[in-house]
Parts: sequence; C-alpha cells; structure tokens
Amino acid sequence: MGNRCRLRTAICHGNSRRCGYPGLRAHNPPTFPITQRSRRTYICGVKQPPHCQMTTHKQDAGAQATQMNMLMDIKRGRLSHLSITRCVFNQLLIKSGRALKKMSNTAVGVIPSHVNPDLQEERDRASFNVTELTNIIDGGAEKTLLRKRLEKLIFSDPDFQKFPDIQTFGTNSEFYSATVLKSTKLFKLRRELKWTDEEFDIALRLGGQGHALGLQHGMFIPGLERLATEEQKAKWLTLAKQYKIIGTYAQTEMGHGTYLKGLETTATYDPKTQEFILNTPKISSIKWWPGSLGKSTNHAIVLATLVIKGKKYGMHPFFVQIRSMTDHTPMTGIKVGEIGARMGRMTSDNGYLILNNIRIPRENMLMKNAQVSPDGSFTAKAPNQANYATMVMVRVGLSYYSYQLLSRGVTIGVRYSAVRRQSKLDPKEREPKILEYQTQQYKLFPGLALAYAIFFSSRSLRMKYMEAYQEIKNGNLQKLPELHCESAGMKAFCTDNMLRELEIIRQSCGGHGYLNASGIAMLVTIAAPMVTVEGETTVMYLQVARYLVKRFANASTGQQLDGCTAYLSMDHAAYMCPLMSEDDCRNMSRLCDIYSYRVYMTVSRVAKQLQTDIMNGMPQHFAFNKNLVNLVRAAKAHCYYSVVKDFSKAIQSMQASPQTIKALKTLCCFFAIHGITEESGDFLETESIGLEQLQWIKRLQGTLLAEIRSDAVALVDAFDHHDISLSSAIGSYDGNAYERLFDSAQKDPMNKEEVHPSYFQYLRPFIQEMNKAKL
Ligand SMILES: Cc1cc2nc3c(=O)[nH]c(=O)nc-3n(C[C@H](O)[C@H](O)[C@H](O)COP(=O)(O)OP(=O)(O)OC[C@H]3O[C@@H](n4cnc5c(N)ncnc54)[C@H](O)[C@@H]3O)c2cc1C
Repeated sequence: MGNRCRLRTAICHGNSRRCGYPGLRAHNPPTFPITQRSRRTYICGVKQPPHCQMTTHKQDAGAQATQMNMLMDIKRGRLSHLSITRCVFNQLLIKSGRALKKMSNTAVGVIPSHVNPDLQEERDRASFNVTELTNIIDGGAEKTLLRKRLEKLIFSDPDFQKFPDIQTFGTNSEFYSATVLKSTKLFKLRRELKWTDEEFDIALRLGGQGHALGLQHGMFIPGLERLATEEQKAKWLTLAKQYKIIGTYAQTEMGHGTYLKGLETTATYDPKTQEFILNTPKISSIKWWPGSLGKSTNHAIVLATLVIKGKKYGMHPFFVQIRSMTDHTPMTGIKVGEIGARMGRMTSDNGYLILNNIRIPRENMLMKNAQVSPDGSFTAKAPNQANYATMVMVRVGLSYYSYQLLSRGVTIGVRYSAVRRQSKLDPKEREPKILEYQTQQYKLFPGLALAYAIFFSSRSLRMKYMEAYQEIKNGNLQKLPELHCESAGMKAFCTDNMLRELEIIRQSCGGHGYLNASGIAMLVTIAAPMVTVEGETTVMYLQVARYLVKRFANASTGQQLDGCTAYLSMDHAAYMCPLMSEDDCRNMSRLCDIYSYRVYMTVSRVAKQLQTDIMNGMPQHFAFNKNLVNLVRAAKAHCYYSVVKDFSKAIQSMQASPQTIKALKTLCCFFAIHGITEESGDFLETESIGLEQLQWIKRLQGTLLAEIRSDAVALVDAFDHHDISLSSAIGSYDGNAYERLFDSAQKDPMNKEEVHPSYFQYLRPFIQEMNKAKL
C-alpha cells in the first residue's frame, strides 16, 4: 500500500467521502494552531462527538479500560465498527499498545494460553502419529529426548529468549553483540557440560541463525583437522577446540571467489629467515567476505598462492594471527574490518583483510598435503584437490542446513494458512482457512515435500561423506571425484530450490509475510546468500555436468559404472514410458525410471553435441561455453533424479507404522510428480513420458494436494521446531497469530514514544506552516 493509502487508512480509515485522502484537502483545515486540546477533539479538522474522543495516556485507567473494552467488543463482533467512527477505532488500536501494558490479562492482544482452535482442529485430524515422525527425523526417540533436553536448557536462558526480538528490532550492532553472546554462551556450555560433538551440533542448530563465531566450528576447526600435520594439530587444534584462539577461513578475495587459481594473495618463501611473507598486493586481492573476520576472530587460515624462488606452486593454506591476543587490535601490517551492511540481517561479521608484508614462520604453512622444507624445496604428498576437502564438508553441511531453513519456513506458512481466514468459498459458510484454497496448497506443498526430500537425501549424502572421509584421511582419494560431484550437486540443488520455495511461502503469507515478525521474511534473507557461498549455484552445476560428461564417455567405451552415475551405463535402447494408467503414476519405482531416462537423454544429448562441436574443429573451451545452458540442464536433471531416488529409498527402508509410511509416500510421490509438471517440456522432449501420461500426472497432482492437505499441519509439526528457533509471530505452535503480531508491534522501538521526535523537528513546523498558508 502506498503512503497515500496508508495515510487514509490510519488517520481517516478510508472513509473518503468524509475525510479520506484526497478528500482531506476538501475539508476546511482548522484555522487555529493544533494544540494539545484540539488534538483530542479534532480529527482531520472534524470535531468529534464526545464519546468518540480519545483519551490520552495521562487520563485515568478507567477511561482507557472503557476504550479497550470497546475495542474488544468490536473484535468479538458485539459492537459494530459503524457505531463509533472508524477514526476512533484506528486511534484505539494505536493507543491500545500502551493501554495493554497497564491492563494485563484483560485486553485484546494478550496472547491466549490455549492453542488456536483452527490449528487444533488440524492436529486432531492427522492420519499418523506426529511423534513417530519426529523421532525418525531426529534419528530415534532417544535423540528426540536429547534435543528436547538441550532445548529446555538453552531456551530457559533469558538471553536466548530475547534473541528473536533483537533479531527483529535491533540495530546491526546490537544484533552482532547478541550473536557474539550467543556463540560464547554455547561454547562455554560445551566446555562446562562436556557436550559431545553431536550434542554441540544440536545446540548450534537450536540457537538458530546468527553466530558471530560460527566459522570457528564451521571452517576453522575442520580446516585445521583436514589441512594441518599432526604436530600442527597438537599445537593449534587444541587451542582452537579450547577456544583459546578464535579463527576463520579466509579464501575469497574482492576479485575472485569462484576461480581459486585466480587468487592473488601471495605467500613468498624466504629461505634466509625460513619465513613466508604474505601480501595482498592489489585491491582485487583483498580478502573479502570471510565470516567472523570483520570483528570477531584473532586467527585465520589464509589461502594464498605459494611462491618459491619466483615459481608459483598453487594455492595453499597458512595459519596467520591477525589480531592481538591482549587487546584484539590488528597485528602490525594487517588491516581488517567489516565489509558493510548487506541484504537482510548480518548473521555473521563478514570481513576484509589486507596483508602487508606479514612474516610468518615456515611452520605456519598447513603442511598435511604439501610441504616446503627449510631450503625451499616443495613436495606434494597429495594432489592439490586434497586441499578442497574442507569445502566438500561445508557443502554437505549446507545441504542439511537447507532442510533446516526450509522446514522452518514451511512450518510458518502451513500453520499460518490454517489460522488465516479470507474471502469466501461457499457463500453460505464462514470464510474458509486459506489452506483450503488449492492454489495455496500449490504454493506450500512443493516446499513441504522438498523439505522432506532434502532431509532424506542430505542424510544419505552425509553418510556417504563420513564413509569417504575415513578413506580420504588415510590418503585414499579415490572417492573424492564422486563425492565432489555429489556434494556440489546437492549444495546447488538444495540451496537453489530451498530459496525459491521460501520466497513462494513468504508470498503465501500475504502482507504479514513481509513483516520481520513473521519470521519468514528473515528466513528468505538468510537463505539468499546460501546459493552463493561455498560454490555459486551455476558453477556447482557445471562441475556436476563435467563429471557427468566424463562418466558418459567412460560408459560409451563399455565401462560398467557404479555410484551416482550408474544409470549412464544401463541399456536404455528399449525404453518405453512405464506409466500405463493413472494409477501407475503413484508407483515410485516407475517414476524413478522416468527420471533416470530423462537424465540419460539430457546428458547423452549434450555430451554428443560437445563431441560434434569439437570434432568440427571448435576449441574445447569454446565448445563447452556454447553448451553451458544444456550442461546445467543435465546437471539439474541428475540432481533431481538423485533426490527423488534417495527420498523413495529412505521410505522403503524405514521402520515405521503404515500410517506414517503412507503419509511420507504421498509426499514423495507428490515431489516426483511436481518435478515432472515443472519440467514437463524436458520430459516430453526426451520422450520420457507422452502427452497422455502428462495429463494423468497433472490430474494426480490435484488429488495429491487434497490428500496432503489433511496432514499438512501434522507434517510440519513433525519437524518440531521450538518457537524460539522459529521466531515467528504467525507460525508459532499455538497459532495465535494476530495476538502475537500485535504484541510484537508493541515492542518496536518506534512505538516507545507516542509521538516521534521527528514530529517536533519536522512535521509540526510543517503542519503549522501549511495551516498558516493562504493557498
Ligand atoms: C554471506 C556470505 C558469506 C561468505 N563467507 C565466506 C567465508 O567465510 N570465507 C570465504 O572465503 N568466502 C566467503 N564468501 C564468499 C563466497 O564463497 C563467494 O562469494 C562465492 O564462492 C562466489 O564467488 P564469487 O563471489 O566470486 O562469484 P562469481 O564467481 O564472481 O559469480 C558471479 C557470476 O559469474 C558466474 N560465473 C563465474 N564463474 C563462472 C564459470 N566458470 N562459468 C559460468 N559462470 C560463471 C556465476 O555463475 C555468477 O552468476 C561468502 C559470501 C557470502 C555472500
């Protein structure tokens, strides 16, 4: 709503015939200065009858109570809005915040202690046991108990309880301080209570978004674990784990993030002093973006190009102290700071770092994979890719993080849609819950299905990673290429689709979805950079595509492939769409076959085109660039297939009641069906399905929306997000959305004073001037 309309609603309620904008100008403006007295008796220049005049906060509580009762009566429908002027009604709303504080328990806006009956009704109709599904998500009943125990401990701390309000209303600096406090509290608890890694992971997740020191566990410690020698670990890893030093991982530069070979920070070896000299020689080489660097950390793993006797040896990690351990000021030769305000909330203090002839001992190069001896000889134990192991780990983690963000978003969207009533379906009935509208279901349920799909698929990836990591640790890098492809693909697929669905869910919440207090707007801004960090989406898909083309070439020579590309060596010559009837469209095995054929065709077409272009004399890099869009298409098709397969497999091997399995099967089938309708052009073009099958699939999609609808609230309840983790006025467990919204608005610092200082500074003089003007 534009400013004009807002003015009309807030001051004059839109009764434009009486005093609405632009009718405001038609009124005779008062020809006297606006005084305290006249402010009460005149609204838009119209004298109000005595019963409509507002009290001020200086008047007695009795009068305020009468006004609040009027407001409650209006809300309950006992008193018609028309029986008092809407101007007064709106003023009552504005005043009620202050009055509410004085009239605890009795006024409108106090959050009821019971669950909204509209939400309770949804819970009562669930077809399966929600706790059972929660236990599956947590990894067992005992894990749910563990999470709840940690929740109780953490969220009983007033500092954690305050966090959602600081997130909603605080300044950047206040929010940053709160995230430092949150991180340090969790670190202390970990030490004091001797939490296991698992317990600490749960605690970090519960703490929600915003950990100033998040990189300590996100990349600094994992970086030391993967890149340092045993001797170096004994020295620094121990310090890091005891929080005696706080660190980050500084890789990206102003000029390069994606192309690591282009990094310009140098570490030049000086054999005379047996030191490395670190420099960021140009503006484009300034380290730019590393989390926790801006204000929090005193150490960093700095990625720099190794130079020995003028020869470059690629990018290597160096352990650098950047701030004093006594007063936190930058070390000599170092300039470090915050990179500035960014979209949404600053969930970390991303920083810049300038290194000017910083000398560090030779032993400060992290030498697990490559060594520089005192005389300057270079030896590499493992291929340079081994240095990417930390990035692979982070990508695996980001896939799971996508589940966390999306499951929170869809919880908010579905719960809100179950308590929001709007418009009419049946003219004789009351306004329906917006969840009844098929279009609303179509906005929410793809996100709901995706959240479960990502959960099961990222869980499977994590297990593969853990297995492969043991081998990589022992120097066996055989599984690294496949792991690299899978982690890059999942990172791209999960973050990209998660962000898209979150924005759709935000829009599904109408106007309130734009409020920070809704929680969903904040989630969208937190999710937005996830498509960029640790590998930009397109770049990640292209890495998958390269791997697919290579594997396709292997399969073409008759090699039997295994792992995630096994389908490329299957015989597809006799493929026929396996859907013979509409009923078949629920058959996951057949749907998987369709997906597998679609990827096969997409990969084979682009691989053949590449080959033709190269054979026709096009340079390889040029041919590649000419086919980039189709290569990304192939990678996306591969990733969607992998996720559908993982989701379906997880249900097949699940130990659960038939009701829970049925609910998940419906969701999984919807996920697969939705993917086909979204990309129907591709499925038809590759002849994975025919037109008739597409019609069946679309019909089934409508049926599935209706089936999911009855379990929608139960399916989001099963994620079991604590209200503090959700930080949402409209998506809380009790469903008292309006009361929570109103309560939240009262906390806005703008509402601390009835009259804002800008009124005295600008508005009053302006109005006075306008009132004196002749024209
Ligand atoms: C919130 C946030 C936190 C971050 N935290 C850290 C951190 O802790 N440590 C750290 O070191 N870095 C961090 N980064 C940096 C991040 O890792 C990089 O921004 C990311 O890797 C993308 O690189 P880029 O910015 O160079 O994008 P670019 O590569 O410049 O991308 C811009 C565009 O170019 C396209 N493009 C680039 N290369 C190709 C190609 N080969 N083929 C086709 N298209 C291409 C991309 O698709 C994209 O559309 C963070 C960034 C953000 C936003």
